[in-house]
Amino acid sequence: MSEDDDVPQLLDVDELQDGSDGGDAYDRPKVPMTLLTGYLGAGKSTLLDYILTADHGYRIAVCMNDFGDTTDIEAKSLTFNNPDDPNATTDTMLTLPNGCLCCSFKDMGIQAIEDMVAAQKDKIDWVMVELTGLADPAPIARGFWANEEMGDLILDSIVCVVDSKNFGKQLAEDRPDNEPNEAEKQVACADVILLNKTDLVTPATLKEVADSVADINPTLRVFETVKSRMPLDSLFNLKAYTSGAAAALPETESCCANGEHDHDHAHGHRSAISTVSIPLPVLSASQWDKLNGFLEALLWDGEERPPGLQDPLPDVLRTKGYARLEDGSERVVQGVADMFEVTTPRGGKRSGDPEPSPKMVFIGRNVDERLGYALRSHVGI
Ligand SMILES: Nc1nc2c(ncn2[C@@H]2O[C@H](COP(=O)(O)OP(=O)(O)OP(=O)(O)O)[C@@H](O)[C@H]2O)c(=O)[nH]1
Repeated sequence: MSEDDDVPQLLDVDELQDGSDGGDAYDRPKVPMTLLTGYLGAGKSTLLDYILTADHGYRIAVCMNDFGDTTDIEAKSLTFNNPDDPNATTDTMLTLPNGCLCCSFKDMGIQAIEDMVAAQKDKIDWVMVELTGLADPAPIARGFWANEEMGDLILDSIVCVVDSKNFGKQLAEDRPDNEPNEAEKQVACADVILLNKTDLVTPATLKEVADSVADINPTLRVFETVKSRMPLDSLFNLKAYTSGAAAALPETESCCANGEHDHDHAHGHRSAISTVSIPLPVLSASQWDKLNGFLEALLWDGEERPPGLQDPLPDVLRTKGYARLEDGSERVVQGVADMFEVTTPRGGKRSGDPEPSPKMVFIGRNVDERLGYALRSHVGI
């Protein structure tokens, strides 16, 4: 971890909102980006193949990537033919008939993607970044997010493709000290899940997989797919990291942590990751301040211990929240790992989304009912 990583960051973007006017599309001059994650062979390239050839009206730049600790995985490229030169490889930008761009750069880092977007901005409506099968999306999302105010990109959502046939096995891969494995981390961080390869499993197995996924992350939008075919309009403008995200919070008001239920789904595996959903009453200004202080102590990796919590301390991978204040204003909290941001929605929810009820949702390791007690008692609710 570098020194820079030690500096906790609170992005106060109250005044830097998505500018949504209640419609679904972004209207600020940033290029929205989707991170595509999923275990080896789940169907990520199959989804990109579909996106790059479908008729959706977006000029999408697809970036193949190789972040971090996956050097043992061969970089691969999409197999699209350049209409002008069928023998050309996709090592550089390739323009496809439907206006999409394919840039298959090996080892393309965050900065390289930013640079590519800056240079091609007038040609791109959307960026899709495919992460390698063993990548943990959280630090990557965090990297983009931290850069968001300066760069040309805005993170829209993380989409995870799950191989329904092999998910049970992937979940069961143990890591030392009950650490979450890659499959769990990918599901925990995602906003949308494709339960793919449903043609290869029985309805009973599919139900087991769906239950396991919901145990790890109940905040997901789930699609059951064959060959990663999903309604593409459900892939864009999700605003999972901006104010429109509040409606995606689960409506369950109870704690749903491993400590309370038997979570031994998907071939007997007990997930290292769990979720708590803590309902919030309407908060006074001082209660809201206390909630903020609690989040800082909980999420930032500093000296301060989260009030009221003993070891093992929660290791939160994802935070989502929606609060209403006595003055009638609202707040949306979004967090990935140790970074969180608070936004003030201005009526920008997706059309058709339900009205969210105020709550805080935490997803991570050692996340259980203790967190609910500690938060409630610190905030005084
Ligand atoms: N039967 C079946 N096969 C599928 C489905 N989706 C994808 N596949 C096949 O599964 C294999 C892996 O799919 P990819 O799209 O390459 O998977 P990936 O996630 O990009 O794989 P990595 O890049 O290696 O992590 C390919 O042979 C696909 O044709 C599906 O729904 N059903």
